[in-house]
Amino acid sequence: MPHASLTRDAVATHNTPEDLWTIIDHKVYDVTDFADAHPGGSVVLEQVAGTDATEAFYNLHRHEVLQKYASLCIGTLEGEKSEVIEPEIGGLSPVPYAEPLWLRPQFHSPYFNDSHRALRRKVREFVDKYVTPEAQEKERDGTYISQELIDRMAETGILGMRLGPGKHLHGKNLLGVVKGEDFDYLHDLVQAQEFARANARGFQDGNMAGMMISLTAVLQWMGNEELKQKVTAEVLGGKKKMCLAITEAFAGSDVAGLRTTAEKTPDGKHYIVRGTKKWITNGMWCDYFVTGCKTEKGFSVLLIPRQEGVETSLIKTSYSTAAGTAFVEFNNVKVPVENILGEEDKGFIVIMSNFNHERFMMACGVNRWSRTVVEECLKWCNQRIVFGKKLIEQPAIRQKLAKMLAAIEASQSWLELLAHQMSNMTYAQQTALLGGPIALLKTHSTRVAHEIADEAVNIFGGRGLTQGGMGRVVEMFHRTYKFDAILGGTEEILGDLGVRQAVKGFPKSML
Ligand code: HEM
Repeated sequence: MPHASLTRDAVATHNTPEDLWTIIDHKVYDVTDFADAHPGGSVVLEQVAGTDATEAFYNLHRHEVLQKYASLCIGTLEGEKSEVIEPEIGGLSPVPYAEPLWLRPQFHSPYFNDSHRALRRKVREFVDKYVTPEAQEKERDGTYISQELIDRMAETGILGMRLGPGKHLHGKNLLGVVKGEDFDYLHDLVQAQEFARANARGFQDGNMAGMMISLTAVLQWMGNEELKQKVTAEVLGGKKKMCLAITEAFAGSDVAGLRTTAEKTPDGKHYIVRGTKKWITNGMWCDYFVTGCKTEKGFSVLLIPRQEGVETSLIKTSYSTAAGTAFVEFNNVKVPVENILGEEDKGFIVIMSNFNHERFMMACGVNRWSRTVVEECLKWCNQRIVFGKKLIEQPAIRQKLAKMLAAIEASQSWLELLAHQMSNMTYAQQTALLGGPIALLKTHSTRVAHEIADEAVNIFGGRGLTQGGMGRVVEMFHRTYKFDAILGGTEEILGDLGVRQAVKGFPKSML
């Protein structure tokens, strides 16, 4: 921390490689010993020795670099004050459009109330403090989520919140601000969007995404109440982990083409499961697999505990291995018949009923992440100086920003409107009426992400292709936004679903 009060004249005398001081944002940094280790080299630092390098610094670095290297700061300038805004834990961004409109103090919302605002604050504090630092580290080194973070999410009820509203939250006081009974789909949207702010797409899935899309099926469809309670307590308590195992090398979205079989033993007490699954998010470390299998007359879903005959191997994808994406083999795995979800041969409805929430969550995440990328672009354009002026002073750049801003505002508005519908419909109504609109929303959101990723890389130039430094958020977004366009149903499948559901609603007569 700064401890001396210095004058600009005094700083100017420290202007040699052996005695190298520089000024950034009214603070003085002694970079003599750091210069050789500086990733940008020692020459550039020597060029600014003894002078104010604020503009040059912010032209090339994120503010977080200064926070990381705070120990190099030896003093502040006499009578001067820092101008850079330090982000506050849990605080809102001051950048225009960086927050969805309902969070901007001057604006109003027909949907969100004080409890949504309170939850937003609490979840953001949690994410800023505990999730983002771990997410960034794990995204880089590819290792899996820590038990410590899982325990924290279990203790605070966050794990339960991630499944969406429901009885599993009743009787809980979520983060001390929302009663479990009052938790609705707008709260759900809030938690999903806040978690996406950790800006680590692989880790985002590594952070219990498998549980989010599989435990919901157990809660809704497991007939054996005792087993359901046991498994739910284990998973929401952070003791065991669960994932959804549907897709195969043979069939992705084409569930009818799956080849994993579950044959009943002659005594009718067990199924013997044989087959493979591919792209199973979190599969590497899961204790339970909610698995789609072919049964005698159709398709069934089984809860398979990890045991002898279950093998998992890592699949490397374009995001971090922190997601634990696995190839899974079931080699004659014996599963008790009570582990079935729903009825035998009628598993299609189990899988389908799970999809609305999964796709809604994905739309929440990708819209929030797209907005973060727009914020990165706004900050960069306002800070980066080329051809003697700020990027934002170039009309061509302003056109790009306009397109991005309009797209993300529209997409978020539609998302909030559908969250409002979900909060005001029974589960049966949601299934009947919202499958199509949610499918179209997800497809639209990932098309928006596609446009934003494309423009953002052009705005950031080489940095948009560089992992690390100023462009790292943009680079990751461009590399990984496709996960949202493929997982949970591809854009083509979902677009088709949206139209087919609309056609069903057509009156029989000619119009
Ligand atoms: C306390 C002072 C400074 C610290 C702690 C620092 C630290 C860093 C770090 C960590 C990077 C790696 C990229 C990143 O994480 O953003 C970097 C890159 C760089 N720095 Fe610095 N830096 C300082 C001052 C400066 C100044 C004053 C200049 C120029 C006058 C400069 C020029 C560069 C350049 C050219 C790069 C490479 C950037 C790129 O490839 O985009 N640095 N610096």
